[in-house]
Amino acid sequence: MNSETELAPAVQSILEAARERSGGDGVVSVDARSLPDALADAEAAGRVPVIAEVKPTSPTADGTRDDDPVALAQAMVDGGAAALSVLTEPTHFGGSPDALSRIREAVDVPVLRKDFVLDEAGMDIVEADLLLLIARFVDDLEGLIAAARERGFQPLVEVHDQAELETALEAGAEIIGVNNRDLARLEVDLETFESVATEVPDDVTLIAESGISSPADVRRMREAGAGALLVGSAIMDHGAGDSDVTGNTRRLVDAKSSDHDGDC
Ligand SMILES: O=C(O)c1ccccc1NCC(=O)[C@H](O)[C@H](O)COP(=O)(O)O
Repeated sequence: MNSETELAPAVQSILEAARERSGGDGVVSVDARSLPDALADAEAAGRVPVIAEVKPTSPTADGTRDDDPVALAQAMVDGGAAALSVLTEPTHFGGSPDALSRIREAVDVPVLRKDFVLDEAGMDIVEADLLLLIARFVDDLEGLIAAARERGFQPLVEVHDQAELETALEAGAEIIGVNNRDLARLEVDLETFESVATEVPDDVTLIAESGISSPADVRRMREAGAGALLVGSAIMDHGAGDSDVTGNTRRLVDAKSSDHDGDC
């Protein structure tokens, strides 16, 4: 792991909380729904593959959404989401493993567990189709990818720059997310994806993460090579508790055509 002094205080606090949480009781075994298949199905149906994120709050959110997470997830699927991402981190994101379990039972799309998993024990908390591993935060990425696959998870390895991308590829990652949010200042810059994506081999499932808020952003990330977009804040709309999650999702899913934009 790189020096933690380069991380925003909120991220240092997230990591401390992750280290203090204990692992599960046994070893999880999952029969996972395929993310590549779900993304291909969305493409075939003319939808932009969007992974919509159930994220009650976050260190950069304007507020908290207290709605039932299952209702939010169903609203995202109704809006055309190809897959879901569910924050299970409780302290900084308002998530829970229980919410993920209930969501996964209620929908039939693949569900990513978005959390700060640092070791094998941290994997055995809850079943999910995909498990996030953040390249910067783990010491033995190759070992953790293998451990995740042994449990049936599809590991999604998150990177932020070329060096982390190289680490992910050497470790055998097949699904890679490039996070546009830098973990030092928590600022988003879509150029991050554009610069890292150029070095990603074609056989990798490539996901653009964070800071995607408009149909124009969707098209920009797709033109830069994104096979899917992972979107939280723009769909959850934390500032407006009763906002239309289905409509927010559909607006991005339909972004192939500029007819729906209003903001190109
Ligand atoms: O979202 C945050 O504020 C945040 C802060 C510190 C570490 C991680 C954080 N987010 C995790 C994520 O990866 C995002 O939730 C995800 O990529 C969606 O991003 P967005 O569409 O910008 O909400």
